[in-house]
Amino acid sequence: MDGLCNLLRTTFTAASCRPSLCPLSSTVRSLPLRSDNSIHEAPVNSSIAKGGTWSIHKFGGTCVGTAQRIQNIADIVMEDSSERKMVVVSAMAKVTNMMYDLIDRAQSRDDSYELALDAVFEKHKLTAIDLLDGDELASFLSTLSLDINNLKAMLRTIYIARHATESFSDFVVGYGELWSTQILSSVLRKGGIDCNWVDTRDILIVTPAGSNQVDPDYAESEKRLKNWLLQNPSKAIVATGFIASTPQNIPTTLKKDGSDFSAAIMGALFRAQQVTIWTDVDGVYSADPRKVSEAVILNTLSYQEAWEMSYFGANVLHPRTIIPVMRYDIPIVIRNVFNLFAPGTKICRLPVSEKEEKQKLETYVKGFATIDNVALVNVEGTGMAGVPGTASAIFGVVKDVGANVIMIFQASSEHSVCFDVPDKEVKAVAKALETRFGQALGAGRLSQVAVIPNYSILAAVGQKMASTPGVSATLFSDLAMEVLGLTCDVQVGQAGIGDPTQREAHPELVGYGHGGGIQ
Ligand SMILES: Nc1ncnc2c1ncn2[C@@H]1O[C@H](COP(=O)(O)OP(=O)(O)O)[C@@H](O)[C@H]1O
Ligand SMILES: N[C@@H](CC(=O)OP(=O)(O)O)C(=O)O
Repeated sequence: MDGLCNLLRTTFTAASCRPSLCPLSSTVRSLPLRSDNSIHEAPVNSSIAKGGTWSIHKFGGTCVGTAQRIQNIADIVMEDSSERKMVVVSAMAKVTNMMYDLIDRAQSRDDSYELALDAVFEKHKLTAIDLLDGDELASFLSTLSLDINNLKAMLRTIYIARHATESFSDFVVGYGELWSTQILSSVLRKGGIDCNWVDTRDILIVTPAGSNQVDPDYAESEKRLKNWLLQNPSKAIVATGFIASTPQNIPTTLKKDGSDFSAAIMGALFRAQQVTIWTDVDGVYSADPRKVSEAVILNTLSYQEAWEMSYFGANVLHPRTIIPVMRYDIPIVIRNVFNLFAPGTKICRLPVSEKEEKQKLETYVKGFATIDNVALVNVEGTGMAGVPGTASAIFGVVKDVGANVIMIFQASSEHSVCFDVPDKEVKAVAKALETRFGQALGAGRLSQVAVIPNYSILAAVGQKMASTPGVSATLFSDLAMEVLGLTCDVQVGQAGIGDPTQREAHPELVGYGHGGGIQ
């Protein structure tokens, strides 16, 4: 037990890559919200004033959930002393889900979609009335009314057709970001900030990449950004998160929770000095703070560690956020919009001081993350060994079903291939595998396609874990001493160990890793 506690605790006290951010005092609001200048100025190769002059701020739905919260973030933006800034904003909390729900209701011919649309209208109208007055209010309310009327017509069409295409749905849900950003930019203008508003569908071009993903077209987006800036010279821009266009100028989205990704892409396009992701917690915790009360804030994370944490369920950061900024070494800082004293978590290339830190085992586990509602599929049989194409056939079937494979393990004997898929997809996967391998199962070359539903993945994350002997031994000996029913399918990656674990056990497991033990 002690070993595991130490693995975590010593890491958490390291402060080698702390962001040089000053907290804003609640009484003295004039202390600068400086971004970190220590990162290099990236090469400037276009007419956009790039490099250290731009800071990107991203505010999630939680930060713009009410009128008071929008005022709060307007204050934060006004206090930021960066020379140039882009503020990327998500829809007000719950609005994206409300919009998807409108579509679902209309598709299923549920007349209540009209009342649900009224609720969306009221929410934004009341928020604007709380924050704005005069021409700004009149202008927003007139835009909102027009949009709602258009939405009524669109939803009626969906109702009649009983179907909405993906791009039509993307167009509908994107209104949430249009409204939140228009309200914020009006509040900023009211506060004396000369800011421009941009619908990022005019700038950000992405190509569908299958599996609910899109790939940014950086060259085209940069060209469009440059043109937009020429027509709208700006030092402060409020930009919609989440939404974008295809190369054919069809509205699309960066998919659920994609605003972090929007901010990171903008960071790369501007070669910004920093991307600050504002949310409702003090930074990245060593585990989900809603599940583990002992979780502690991580001062720093490498890009790889942050990616692993987010991939394995730490939804404070969208997994794709890391890639655009990593290209230019742009740091991401996660900060709490409700606690400006907290310096947050800085995500950057592993800092030199940490590299030079004593090579102690104890420093190698940064945190734990979990993915719930996972099923294990085990395809087993002596006839698999030495047969080329078995793995390809298995995963071809999974692909055809459209299921997402979260982790893969293969016994060194080639006797079994085991993988995780989301619980809700496992029935279809198992059925398709049994059909595809019916002959092999009948002949005994495959002994079974076994499914173990209702599991969670517990991932231990740390940059140097994979290359350090003894980390998994320590983890598993400590866990095994305390926890019953641990399924030891382990995958050691570049920065993490993933372990599918009985679902009921995982909160205790994660807590145990933090010295909580089993109560
Ligand atoms: N390891 C973690 N560190 C910090 N927060 C986490 C972690 N795992 C899960 N979370 C949850 O992520 C939430 C923030 O993400 P999200 O709700 O998407 O915010 P936003 O609306 O600001 O984008 C936090 O409130 C926290 O409960
Ligand atoms: N509003 C979108 C995009 C997003 O990223 O939102 P948030 O920052 O609140 O997670 C969504 O809910 O998916």
